[in-house]
Amino acid sequence: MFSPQRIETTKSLRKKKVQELVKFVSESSEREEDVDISRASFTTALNIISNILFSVDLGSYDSKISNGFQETVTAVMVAIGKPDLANFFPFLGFLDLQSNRKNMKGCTERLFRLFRGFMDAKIALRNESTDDVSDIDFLDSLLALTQGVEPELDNSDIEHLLFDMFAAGTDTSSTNVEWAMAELLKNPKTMAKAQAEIDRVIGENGVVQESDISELPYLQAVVKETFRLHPALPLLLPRDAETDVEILGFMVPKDAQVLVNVWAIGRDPSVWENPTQFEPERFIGKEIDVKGRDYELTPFGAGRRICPGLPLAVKTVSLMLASLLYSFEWKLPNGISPEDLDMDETFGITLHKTKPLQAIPVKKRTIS
Ligand code: HEM
Repeated sequence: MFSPQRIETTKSLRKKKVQELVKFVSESSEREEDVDISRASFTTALNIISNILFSVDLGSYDSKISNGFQETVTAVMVAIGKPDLANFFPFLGFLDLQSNRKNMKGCTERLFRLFRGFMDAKIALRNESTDDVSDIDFLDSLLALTQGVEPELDNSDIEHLLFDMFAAGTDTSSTNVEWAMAELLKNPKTMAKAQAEIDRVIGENGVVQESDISELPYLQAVVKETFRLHPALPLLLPRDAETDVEILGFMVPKDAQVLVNVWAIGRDPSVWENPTQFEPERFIGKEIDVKGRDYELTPFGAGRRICPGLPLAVKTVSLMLASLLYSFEWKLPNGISPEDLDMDETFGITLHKTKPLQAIPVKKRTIS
C-alpha cells in the first residue's frame, strides 16, 4: 500500500476524491453556506483511504447523512489520548476507573463489525477473479495472505491492520488541512502569496495535479510550517524503554513509558526564530524536511517506527490544500477578523482545533 509504485497507481483516485471535495465546496459557495473544513477534509481523507483499502466511499459530504465513521474514529482517538490513571498506578488498571477501556472497546467493535462485512463480501466474490491488477485493492492483497498451507495472516490480523490504517490515516490528514487553512485565514498575506504561486503555476481553468506540487515550493513550506506548529500527533506514539538508559543525564528506567514532545520541539526558541509565528518563509531555500532526518521537525516520527503513511499523507494534504486555494477565495464567517480567529488547541492523541474551523468559500473560477 505504501510502496512508491502502489502510491503512484492510486494517483488518479486521489485526484478524483479531491475534485469531489472541490465540487462540494463549490456547491456550498453557490448556496452561500460556510464550510466546516474539518468535516469536509475528513470526508475526503476517509474516502481516499476507504477506496484504497476496499474500493468504496465510507464518507459523505451531506451533513444530513450522519458520518458515524468520523464520530467513531474521533472517539477512538479521544479514548487513546485520554490520560489514564492506570498508566501511573498500574495496579488500578483492572478497575478501568475512567471507562477508557470500555469506550475504546465499544468503538473498536463497531469498526471491526464494518470491516468484517467488507471481508465477507470479498470472500464471497473471491472466485470471480480479475486479471486487472489495478482492480485489486489492499483488502484483496491482505486476504490473499490468509490462503495457502502456511497463511501469513488470519482475519483478526486483517481487522487490526485495517483499524490501524483508518485510525492513523484519516483524522491526522484532515486535522492538518484544517490547521493550514486556519493559519492562512489568520495570515491573509501568506494566503495571498500561496494563492499567487498556485495561480502562476496552474494558470486559468485547470485542475491541480499531484505532479504540480513539486513546482509549488511556497505551498510545500506552508505544509511544513503547519506540521511544525500543529503536529497531528503532538507526542507521537508512546514507547516503552526496553532497558535502563541514560539520556542527557536523566535515567529512564526499563519499562517506563516515553513520550516525544514534537509539539514543544516545534516551538523551541533555541531551535526556531519567532517560534510561535506562522512563517513558511523559514523553510524556503532550506533542506529541512519531515522525513525523519531533521530532528527539529519530525511530525511523522523518525527511525523504525516512522509513520508508514508519510508519502501518502504528504501528497493528500498538499493536493487538498492546493485545490482549495486554487479554486476559492476564503473568508471568515460572522465578521470575525483574522486576528480574532480562535486558535485554541485540544490535546489528545491528536491535536485538534478546539473550535472547528468554519470558512466561507467564494468561487474564483468555473469548476467542471
Ligand atoms: C498528516 C498525516 C499524518 C501524520 C501527521 C501522521 C503521523 C504519524 C505519527 C507521528 C506516527 C507515530 C510515529 C512514531 O511514534 O514515531 C504515525 C504512525 C502511523 N501512521 Fe501516520 N500520520 C499521518 C497519516 C497517515 C496515513 C495517511 C496513514 C495510512 C493510511 C498512516 C498510517 C500510520 C500507521 C499504520 C502508523 C503506526 C505505525 C506503527 O505502529 O509503528 N498515517 N503516524
